[in-house]
This record gives sequence, structure tokens and C-alpha cells, in this order.
Amino acid sequence: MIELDRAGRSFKVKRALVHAVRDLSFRVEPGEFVGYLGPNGAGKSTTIKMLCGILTPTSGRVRVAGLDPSRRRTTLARRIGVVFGQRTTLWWDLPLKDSFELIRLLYKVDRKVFRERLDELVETLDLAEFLRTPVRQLSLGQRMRGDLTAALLHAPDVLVLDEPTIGLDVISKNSIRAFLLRVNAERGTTVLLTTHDLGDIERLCRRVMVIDHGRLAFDGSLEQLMATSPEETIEEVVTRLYTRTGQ
Ligand SMILES: Nc1ncnc2c1ncn2[C@@H]1O[C@H](COP(=O)(O)OP(=O)(O)OP(=O)(O)O)[C@@H](O)[C@H]1O
Repeated sequence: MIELDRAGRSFKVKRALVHAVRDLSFRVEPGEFVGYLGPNGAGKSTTIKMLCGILTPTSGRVRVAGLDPSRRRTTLARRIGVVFGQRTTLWWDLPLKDSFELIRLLYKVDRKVFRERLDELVETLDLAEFLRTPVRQLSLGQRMRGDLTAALLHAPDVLVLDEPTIGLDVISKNSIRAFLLRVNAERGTTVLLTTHDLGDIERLCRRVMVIDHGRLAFDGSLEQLMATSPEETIEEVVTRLYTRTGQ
């Protein structure tokens, strides 16, 4: 579903070249739920931007659902849903339901199918009482549930989440985590999740990839990650991994 083959992305900053992602190769199969970890500046957002077609790789190859994201961005948009926890993709001044209707029109989703999907998402994410509220008046947790709904209305095969639980309280976090597990289990949606919250990883991800300095530093199951140092907590294991690769 996701395939990177020696993908790289560099940026020219003044006269220097910053290698945000180097020689990155991995595959994510349909239905997997993968955590994508790494310290600040490791290259996670750059990877995600290449997956959505926002950034073109400067070397190597990226494929999502068999498509080259930067060349087939419009076609890919129908297969992928993306949530950036740090900023909304909803229309700031519009009531939530109007944002959803605009998404229906943009993706040309059949009215009846849309209604059914929206009803289900609104019920699961408990959004009914906020549908008429402008996005700018929503709390962070309410807004995040709105963003998740928006990302799933066109029933994508792949869901890419960039810090979807950032700033949320424990209750909101737990409800979003339960929702994501359900989407993955019931719809078979492939999920790639970037987070600094290791609770997200423990609760959600069967597989974990760690990137540092643009390179893959670990790729394996959560059990394998923990088995690298059985006495340690996940925070300790990840800290050690970040420190080691950061040297
Ligand atoms: N547009 C850009 N121009 C120049 N350098 C960039 C650009 N985007 C990212 N970088 C650099 O690439 C590296 C990787 O950045 P990226 O945003 O992918 O990291 P990240 O893992 O998402 O970090 P964080 O956890 O802090 O969000 C950093 O050194 C960053 O400064």
C-alpha cells in the first residue's frame, strides 16, 4: 500500500544541502497499523509530505496505492486521508457540517453514501452537537474529531496521521485511539501514525518504524522493539534508540 525505495528529499538552505530524508526504504502492507517515530527534525513530516504528494522526492521512488504521489496527486487524493494534528484542514469560519459538505463536493461522493458515512462517523465520534459550530469555536479535541471525520468521508484505503493526539486530554485521547483501532479493524484501512506520544504507539501499533537523521533506525514489531531491552519502559527504549542514532 505504501512503498519507498531509497527515497530521499533534500533542501537547499543558503548554500548548504539539508538531507531531511535519505535512502529510505520500507513497505507498508494493506491493513497494517504502523507507528512512525523519530526525534524532532528526524524527517517524519517530510516523509508524510512525500506520501501525500506535497513534496517530490529528490531521489528514489515513492508509491502509495500504486501511484506516484507527486505526479498523481488528484487521483491519490481519493485513496488517501491525511490528518495534521497541528493544523486543521477544515474551513475555519464555516460550521463543521458545511466543511463536510464541501468535502463531499470536492471528492464527488454520492449524496446517499455520504449521508450514511457521515451519520456513522458523527455517531462514533460523538460530533452531533457540534455540527453547526464554526470550526474556529471548537475545542482542540472537538476539532480533531472533525478533522478525522473529514479525512475519512471519502473512505480512503490509507490514513496518514501526523500527531493526531497532540494536546488532547486523556479522555479525548482514549476515544480517538479506540476510534482509530476500529477504523483499522473494521474497514481494513492502512494507518501510518506519527506521534511523540508513546502511549499511542503502545495502544495502537503492531509495527514500529523509527527514523533519525532521515534514515531508518528501527523497523519491527512493538514486541521486537521492547525485546531490545526487556527491563526498560518504552520511553527508555525509545530514548536509547534516539540517543544512539543521534550520535
Ligand atoms: N522546507 C524546508 N526547508 C529546509 N529544511 C527543511 C524543510 N522542511 C524540513 N526541513 C529540515 O528537514 C529536517 C527534517 O524535518 P521534518 O519536519 O521532516 O522533521 P520531523 O521528524 O517531522 O520533526 P518534528 O518531530 O519536529 O515535527 C529538519 O532538519 C528540518 O529543518
